[in-house]
Amino acid sequence: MERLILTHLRSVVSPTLDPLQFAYRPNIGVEDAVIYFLQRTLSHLEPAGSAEYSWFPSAPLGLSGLTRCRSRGPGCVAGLRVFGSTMTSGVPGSNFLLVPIPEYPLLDCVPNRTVKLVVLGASGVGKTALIVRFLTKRFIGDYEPNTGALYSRTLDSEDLSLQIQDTPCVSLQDDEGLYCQEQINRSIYWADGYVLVFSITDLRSFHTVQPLYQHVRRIHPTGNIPVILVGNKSDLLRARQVPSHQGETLATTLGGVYFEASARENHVSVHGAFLHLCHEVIRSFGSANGEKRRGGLHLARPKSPNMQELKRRFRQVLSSRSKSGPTL
Ligand SMILES: Nc1nc2c(ncn2[C@@H]2O[C@H](COP(=O)(O)OP(=O)(O)OP(=O)(O)O)[C@@H](O)[C@H]2O)c(=O)[nH]1
Repeated sequence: MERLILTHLRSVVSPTLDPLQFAYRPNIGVEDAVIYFLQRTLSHLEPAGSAEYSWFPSAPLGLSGLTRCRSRGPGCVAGLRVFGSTMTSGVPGSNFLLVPIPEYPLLDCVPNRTVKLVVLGASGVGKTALIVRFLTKRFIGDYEPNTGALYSRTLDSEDLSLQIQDTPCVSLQDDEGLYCQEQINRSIYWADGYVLVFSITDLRSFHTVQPLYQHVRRIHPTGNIPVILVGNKSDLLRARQVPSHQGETLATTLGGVYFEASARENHVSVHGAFLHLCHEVIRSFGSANGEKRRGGLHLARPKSPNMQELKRRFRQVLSSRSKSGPTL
């Protein structure tokens, strides 16, 4: 067991780190690393074909998540939907794009009219306030630091079904660059469009935007990324640290449009920003090809890997092994 676990940990951590320090590597959470080696170990123990797995694409990130999938169907190989290559023995090699199999019937979604947005930015810039303002037209002063709520709405006027993922904050760390929880990476992969938020009163939050966009780019290395840049808290003009023209210049660099908004005071600007991004996403559905969101393929929001289920399978396989004799 130790040999198996260490072998797999070594492949996960940087060579300069002790394998048991994998948790300190940016973008790889403890849970991901543990799930990874448990799954790999299980793949040695369980009889071939007895389990089905679904990978979130791991190429840009090292690894992003692994979950058991429920159904087989066209396009699935051992429960995996595989694009661009084949796989052997359930072990992914290089150049794969493996995506989670939808956990709800495709018919539930109207092709190309379901838009999934993720709102990203530094701490306290007003991500939650903007979403709540957009969806309810209200501003509520007190928000808990959020852990990532998903909001769903239909926009009848636009004939759209909308999902908006709020996210925990990202932060710039002096020596290690951007710190971004694994949960955020999954949301970035899942989304069709990106709302990058900073506060006009917080220069550091502005400096987070460019690395954040590069991070999104690493997860979606090809194709058009529908994005808007929102400079929030425009009601606090006296505390302004980021001039409008800098926001505009940065948005142009990212290939998006800049909106200055106040979740506190103005519904119209917030509404206009979100609606613009929805239209960009719909446009991208029509123009792009080959990527995950193209051609009406709908991805389920990635679920957290189920540790209980893994433990259950582990106990099951170990007890059947001990009954049948051979040990590791
Ligand atoms: N003056 C002003 N305050 C705002 C505005 N938007 C949000 N706030 C306040 O800023 C604080 C943070 O807002 P949140 O919406 O929680 O910010 P967040 O980005 O979701 O924060 P995290 O959950 O920490 O990532 C709250 O006290 C809000 O009331 C705005 O447009 N103007």
